[in-house]
Amino acid sequence: MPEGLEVNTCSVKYPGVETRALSKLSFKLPRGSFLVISGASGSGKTTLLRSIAGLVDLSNGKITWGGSLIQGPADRLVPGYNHIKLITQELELQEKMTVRENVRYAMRAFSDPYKSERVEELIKICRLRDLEERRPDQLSGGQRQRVVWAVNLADEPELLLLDEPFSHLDVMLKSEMTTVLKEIHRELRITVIMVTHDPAEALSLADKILLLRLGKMDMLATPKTMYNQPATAYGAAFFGEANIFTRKNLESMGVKSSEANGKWMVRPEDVVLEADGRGVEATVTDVQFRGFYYMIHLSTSQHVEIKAICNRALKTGSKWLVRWPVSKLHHLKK
Ligand SMILES: Nc1ncnc2c1ncn2[C@@H]1O[C@H](COP(=O)(O)OP(=O)(O)OP(=O)(O)O)[C@@H](O)[C@H]1O
Repeated sequence: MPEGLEVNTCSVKYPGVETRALSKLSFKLPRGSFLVISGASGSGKTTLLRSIAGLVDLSNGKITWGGSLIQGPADRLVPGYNHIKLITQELELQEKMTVRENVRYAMRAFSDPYKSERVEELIKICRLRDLEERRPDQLSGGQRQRVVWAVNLADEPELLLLDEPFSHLDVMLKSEMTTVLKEIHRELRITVIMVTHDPAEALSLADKILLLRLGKMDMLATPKTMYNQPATAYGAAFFGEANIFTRKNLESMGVKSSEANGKWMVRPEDVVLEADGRGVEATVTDVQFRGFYYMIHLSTSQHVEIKAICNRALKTGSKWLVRWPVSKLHHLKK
């Protein structure tokens, strides 16, 4: 198996900006992976994606794909690489051509029989059947995006880079496009790296998630590990609602931990509320309807705020005993 992506102590500093957009970032990614780069606004997601595409000059470090160095614009006459496709939010197509012609046009270097076979395959995978004879201006946003995917996949790139591909789509369309993208990844066995700040997208699509914070790696892990065992409070809060406790908070509730420093996390779905039995007493301060569940906000006598998920509304002001399984109290480094 040829080597995949290797990002080695990469830093990026934009001219005239004091802080580095990326700082000593290192990680490896095997071919065929689906990596999601996530993080708060300004954490360096797009800079990293563009660096991998060879569109940003690194101030330090190096990036290789399949063992070959990816050079930035300063070292190449025409920046970028044919086998690495970056799709941004600008969905450019040949406006005078039909959908089918757009996909065929992107394959002009290939032989005719293969071209026809590949066009059919892409039309099927990208769910463009029945739209083949339309021109781009006759398509909806989601349809247009699927054509852009097909066009970019036409000449068999090895690495597909997507920058916030679903940001302008509604919830239902996002869900459909998520399925299509998973299918593309599975069927074409291509390496995909996608940027999103949407935790639901990251968790549902990725094999691995790279969480960035201020240009540095917060954590690189599978979605399940990222959600259940985040490294930091930033990671814990990024991927879902979380109760984050300090040592003082835990002590006030009579909860012990072997760790001396850091913080602790319990997800609201792991918090158990009971009328009697064991647990620390807390009063309901707010009840938020969330569709198929209620988010219950409680406060202990020592003013520790706790969130719990409940399948029914509880009365504001009512008192409950709060506890969680020991295994669900997760220690955070910071
Ligand atoms: N062309 C540029 N010139 C100067 N600074 C830039 C440039 N592009 C990005 N930056 C800065 O680099 C940092 C990282 O930006 P980047 O766009 O990579 O973050 P991001 O995580 O993709 O953000 P967002 O989610 O808001 O798109 C930010 O502080 C940003 O202001």
